[in-house]
Amino acid sequence: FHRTHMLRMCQNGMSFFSLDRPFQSLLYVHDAVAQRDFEPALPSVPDDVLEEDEDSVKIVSLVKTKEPLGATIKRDESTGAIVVARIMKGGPADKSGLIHEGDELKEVNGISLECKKPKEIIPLLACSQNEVKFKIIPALSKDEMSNKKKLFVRALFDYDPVEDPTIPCQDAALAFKRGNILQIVSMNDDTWWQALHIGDSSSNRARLIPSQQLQERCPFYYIVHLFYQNYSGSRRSFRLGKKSRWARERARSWRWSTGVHGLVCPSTYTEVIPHHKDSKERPRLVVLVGPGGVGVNELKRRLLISDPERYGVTVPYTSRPKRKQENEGVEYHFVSVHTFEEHILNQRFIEYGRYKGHYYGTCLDSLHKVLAEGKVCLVDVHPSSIKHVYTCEFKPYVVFVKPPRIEELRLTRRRAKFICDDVGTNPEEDFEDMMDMAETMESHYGHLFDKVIVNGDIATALRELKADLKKLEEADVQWFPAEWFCSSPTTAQRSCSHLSGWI
Ligand SMILES: Nc1ncnc2c1ncn2[C@@H]1O[C@H](COP(=O)(O)OP(=O)(O)OP(=O)(O)O)[C@@H](O)[C@H]1O
Repeated sequence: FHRTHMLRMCQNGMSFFSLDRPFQSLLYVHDAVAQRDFEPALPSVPDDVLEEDEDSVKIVSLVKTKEPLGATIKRDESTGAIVVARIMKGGPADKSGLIHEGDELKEVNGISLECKKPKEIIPLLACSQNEVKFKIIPALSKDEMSNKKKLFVRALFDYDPVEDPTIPCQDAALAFKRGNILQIVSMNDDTWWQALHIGDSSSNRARLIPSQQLQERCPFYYIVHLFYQNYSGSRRSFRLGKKSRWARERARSWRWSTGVHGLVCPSTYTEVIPHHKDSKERPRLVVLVGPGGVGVNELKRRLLISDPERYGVTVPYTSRPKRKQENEGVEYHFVSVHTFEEHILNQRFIEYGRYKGHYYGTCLDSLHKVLAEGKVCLVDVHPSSIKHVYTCEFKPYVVFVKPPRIEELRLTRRRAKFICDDVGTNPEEDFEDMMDMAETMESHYGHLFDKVIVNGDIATALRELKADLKKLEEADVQWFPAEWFCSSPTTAQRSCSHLSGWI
């Protein structure tokens, strides 16, 4: 029965009962209930009550009755904060649903609880009338507690929600680029995680990103494309560059050792942890990788010439006899076959091979020597060899040198002197090989690359590389793969199974 309805009926003479006192009382009660007049009026929250960190502060007003609030408080031993120890079931605090165990009490009725003992707080509550106003920092939920560990990841792919038809809400999604650092704040949903973009001060709100599981559901065409690309019969080998035969050997052995299994598991995210630079720390090892002939050696050479005080390169080891004009430790370290093989057995080589019956290789000792001089050590290896230096000791910064689009490759390499072992080679085939190999390297080892430099115009590529390395040297905080700090230091196997350990 609505009051106006009843009044209208009365006014129309359709009186079921006279407007005597009980009926008036009924209407009065109805009005009071409808307007929630029975609750004491709570004053609005003053503007100055919120601090800068307003996200984490909550103002709670509870109606004070004769009944206790039904909560116990205690002083946290480690922080000194006053926290809610218990909420008694069925009590006013419990019924309100606004105060929870673990909440930190900052103020009671505008009085700061800093340095106060629990027994000093009880009288504050006792003397409040009608309402008690708390300023609290809510306790973290179980989910938030797990985020306390702060899980950071480096994105290993570009993501643009505009191009993703599966995203449940485009406005709530986070666009990111490969290499961006994200803090995962919720993994509750199997398909969409919530993350913050570290370093993007414009937004401190969590947004949706595809979960690892979702991202791994690689579209079928992608798998088929990669499968055929790798199993379409014998691929041509490299013919560009001075080390064409060596490169060819490397490429061949690598091509058949990888197999298709890695392809069905695209790179998603890799766990990283922040590392604050220590002034006494040795510079990071800079590893340059790329398909044969792309210009890895050219960039390394130019970088070295540009600042020989800052950069250093390793001297390779060889079992080849020293030539007249050569000096020990300059062109090579000349060692016997026996010594070389001993080093192999002791896993002292990052990479080694045989060429014209002689061993050649890059020894860990050479890296240590350059780093001990306080120089940035530049090495170029096949990406499959990165694992030998993928440790906290070397903290490698891996730069992938990528060929530009084929048209630009033709244009820029027209005048380049490719010294080829094979007679009558077709540069066009070499370019195609280079492009193919770059794509395959990226799909297999892209998760290890910190930086991708497209080597179109050599001067531009060098400038970009120098600027990037300078930025790296100056950064106070760097993001290192979590696996460097795990017990097994040489595990560069960033397979899906590795990620499933923590995700
Ligand atoms: N951006 C560029 N523009 C034109 N020529 C280039 C460029 N980059 C490299 N070159 C030339 O291409 C040739 C191959 O380069 P480089 O020797 O550095 O290749 P690489 O990646 O080290 O391969 P490899 O290990 O097979 O030698 C060289 O003659 C080099 O001068």
